[in-house]
Amino acid sequence: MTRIVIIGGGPAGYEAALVGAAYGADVTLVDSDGVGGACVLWDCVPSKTFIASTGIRTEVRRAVDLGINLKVEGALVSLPQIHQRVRDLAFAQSADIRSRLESEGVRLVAGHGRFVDGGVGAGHRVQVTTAEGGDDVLDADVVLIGTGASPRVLPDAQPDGERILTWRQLYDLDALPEHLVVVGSGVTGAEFVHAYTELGVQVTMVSSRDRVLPGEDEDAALVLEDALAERGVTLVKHARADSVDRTEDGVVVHLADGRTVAGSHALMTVGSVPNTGGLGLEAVGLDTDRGGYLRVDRVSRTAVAGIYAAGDCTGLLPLASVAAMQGRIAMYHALGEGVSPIKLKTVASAIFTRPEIATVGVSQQAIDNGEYPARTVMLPLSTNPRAKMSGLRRGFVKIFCRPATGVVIGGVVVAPTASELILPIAIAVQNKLTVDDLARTFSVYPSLTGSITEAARQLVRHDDLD
Ligand SMILES: Cc1cc2nc3c(=O)[nH]c(=O)nc-3n(C[C@H](O)[C@H](O)[C@H](O)COP(=O)(O)OP(=O)(O)OC[C@H]3O[C@@H](n4cnc5c(N)ncnc54)[C@H](O)[C@@H]3O)c2cc1C
Ligand SMILES: NC(=O)c1ccc[n+]([C@@H]2O[C@H](COP(=O)([O-])OP(=O)(O)OC[C@H]3O[C@@H](n4cnc5c(N)ncnc54)[C@H](O)[C@@H]3O)[C@@H](O)[C@H]2O)c1
Repeated sequence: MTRIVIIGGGPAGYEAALVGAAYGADVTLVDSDGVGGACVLWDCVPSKTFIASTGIRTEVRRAVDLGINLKVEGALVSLPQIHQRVRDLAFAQSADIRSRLESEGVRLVAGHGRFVDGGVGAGHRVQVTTAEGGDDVLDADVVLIGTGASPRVLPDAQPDGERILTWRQLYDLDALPEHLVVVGSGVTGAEFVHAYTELGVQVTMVSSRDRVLPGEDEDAALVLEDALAERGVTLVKHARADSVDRTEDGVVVHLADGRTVAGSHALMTVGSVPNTGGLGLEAVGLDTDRGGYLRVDRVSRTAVAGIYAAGDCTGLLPLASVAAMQGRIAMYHALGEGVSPIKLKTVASAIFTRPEIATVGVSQQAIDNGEYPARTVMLPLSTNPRAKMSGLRRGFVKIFCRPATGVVIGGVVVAPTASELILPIAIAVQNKLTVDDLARTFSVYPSLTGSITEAARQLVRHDDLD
């Protein structure tokens, strides 16, 4: 029986463990902080749960426009209750994953894993140190590293859990900040700017670039920027934070160009660093790259035989869905099952702001740069009957297809439920469907998905003119 040791219990680790167990391997999962990983306990699940609460205020804010006399000022925020809900849900999900793993026969070990010398033959040895200081050594034929990443800390902006915060410390606040300065305008920053604004907090966003979400679809980012500006968010552009100081009753963010931004609290969302230190990689001759990431191929192999890596510690694409897929692929490969290498061009992802921004496949930027020949269409939701009925003023659907064949290669949806609406485009991209296939699919009338089939029809009509 193949002995598999997995270090890290996030989506990469626990999904891999389930595959390993399903294929009859002897699987041990080692995790230092809790099954489900940072994804479930600190990052993805808590932030989305928090945003679910703030979304209620979003709906109330829109009620008056739809003839319901609810005032957002009357929708008071019970922060301790929101935070407790976040914690309860995260722990409950962690417990669900734990019992699923146990019922599938995975052995769970709580502790910190690291490689030590002395694997037998082609095998490896992992030493586990428990919180109490006990040690155990596990022999393995295959090891998967899925240790994730942690918030990046600027040397002169040390989080104190009170005023200078990482996103993992937010749920310990007793009261809402009066004025939150969010440093970093990536996905994490944008989601929290959105959430706190919806809770009625004054928010200033410090962006090192000329816009929010520099890595995302520009049209989508501009829609979000407009929506945030309307809700009173101040965006400080071309602003790189050097340091953050505590003052008597708040914080001051010092920018590299000499400007300062004052607030009551600072939330640092300046990226993450991989958890690859302290793993004993030298014992197995494994190196990391300059950023500390483990380099893997498309079936999650590292440079050392029998050692695989998956998820945020590889820096491939830091998403829970990608981590899980990398983990599963690693196990299929290690156990000699048929496996398809990971394809990042079909990954769907969403940013949980209001409106949400969801993307899949090839980006508009890659098309504009000439990397992919494509025909594109962008259809504003303002023409969609369902959007009008719901009082939606913003949003659009974009579809990109191959010029000659009409095969769908990407798309973007900006809408309140874009994370759900992206699926038909993702199915088209994954299965190489054409715009004609999409156009001939019945969508419900009236529905926002009607804009997806309509956008496809516009590309088909263009086909006739070629
Ligand atoms: C604020 C935020 C929101 C996000 N929202 C989303 C989202 O909506 N959708 C999405 O797809 N992605 C989201 N992500 C990204 C997602 O959380 C990560 O891609 C995902 O957590 C990666 O999973 P992982 O298994 O690689 O690692 P993790 O989830 O980080 O789990 C790794 C685990 O390994 C443990 N560990 C580390 N070192 C050791 C060791 N030596 N021994 C034992 N255990 C160890 C860690 O403590 C942790 O428990 C978000 C990220 C952030 C920061
Ligand atoms: N909804 C989701 O799926 C979701 C949510 C959050 C994060 N994530 C994943 O996590 C990844 C990382 O996102 P992130 O936003 O945490 O990190 P990021 O690295 O994408 O963004 C950090 C931003 O901070 C800026 N920055 C860095 N140093 C700075 C400084 N000193 N001053 C001002 N700005 C500075 C960077 O230029 C960058 O724009 C995402 O790409 C995504 O894959 C996903």
